[in-house]
Amino acid sequence: MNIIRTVRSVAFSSIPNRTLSTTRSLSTPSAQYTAFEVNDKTGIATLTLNRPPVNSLNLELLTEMRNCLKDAETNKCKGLIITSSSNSVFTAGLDLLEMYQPQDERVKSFWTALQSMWMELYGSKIPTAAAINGHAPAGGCLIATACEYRVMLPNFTIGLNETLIGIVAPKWFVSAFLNVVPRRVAEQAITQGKLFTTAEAHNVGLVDDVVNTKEEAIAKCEQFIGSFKNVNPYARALTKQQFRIKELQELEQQREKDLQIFLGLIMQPSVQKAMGIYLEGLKKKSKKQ
Ligand SMILES: CCCCCCCCCC/C=C/CC(=O)SCCNC(=O)CCNC(=O)[C@H](O)C(C)(C)COP(=O)(O)OP(=O)(O)OC[C@H]1O[C@@H](n2cnc3c(N)ncnc32)[C@H](O)[C@@H]1OP(=O)(O)O
Repeated sequence: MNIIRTVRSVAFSSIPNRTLSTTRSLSTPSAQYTAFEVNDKTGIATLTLNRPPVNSLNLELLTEMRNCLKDAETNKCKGLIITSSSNSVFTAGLDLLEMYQPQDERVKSFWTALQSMWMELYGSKIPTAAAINGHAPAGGCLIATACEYRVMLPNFTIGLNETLIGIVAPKWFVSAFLNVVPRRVAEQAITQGKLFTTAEAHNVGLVDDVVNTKEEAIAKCEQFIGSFKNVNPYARALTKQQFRIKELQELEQQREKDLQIFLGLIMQPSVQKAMGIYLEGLKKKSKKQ
């Protein structure tokens, strides 16, 4: 892959207890919806989702996320932090326009890219952390739970709300959720399509920490990644794999079947109708604001 390396100085003087540092921006020429930077001092990479207005995950954004993750691993970064350039939305989840009245080849590529992105993030060798600085419904929650650590800002929401849109969270969406939330809480919440407030999410273990600012969230993620500094990275990666291999193998072996189930479900007229109504509701709400 053709990686452009630029060196960009970032003054951290406004952040207490931090020495001046630099970040390298590694970005592919086609990167449109993401910013990817590596802190030269800590070796930690930050992937910032930047697809206004709500970072909804379309095929291009998913592809860029995969490229960033690959860059972080190839460049032997100490860890990866995922965050958002928005002040109110981490990501609104999958781009509903990819699934509403979709084109055959595009929607297949879209779902396949989502599967790949999830497997690569969930199974990543390097430590991963989510600085959730906004709402994280559905696919947003999927990304957060694929990471090893989550810190969230107050008064936002997170959860798997698919049933409210008339769609079903696939088993692999649920499996990562079950890593962090007790089974009974998960079953009730996901069948209800519940979105947890930050405080509720913290209470049930869906997020590990709550802080007030994005800077504090990034610092918490850095702290989490830094906690592995005395751990052999190879031993760490293999140990992580032992915890996650079952879900990864399950999806890998069922990829084609999972795609066909997805297509079968979203192409049902009743599902298309429910999605259309949901989208219309979002647009009406957006116009009122
Ligand atoms: C048996 C097993 C079967 C398995 C089968 C598989 C089935 C499929 C599974 C797929 C799973 C889906 C997971 C998903 O991620 S679906 C997406 C779910 N996301 C949501 O429900 C969130 C919807 N959005 C919101 O609630 C809000 O936008 C927000 C995130 C809280 C932000 O609020 P806001 O006030 O800041 O912004 P808002 O005015 O609402 O929106 C601005 C514009 O963005 C559009 N928009 C919002 N979300 C999406 C989206 N997810 N996709 C596309 N577009 C979105 C919104 O319509 C506004 O547009 P416009 O400005 O009016 O044009």
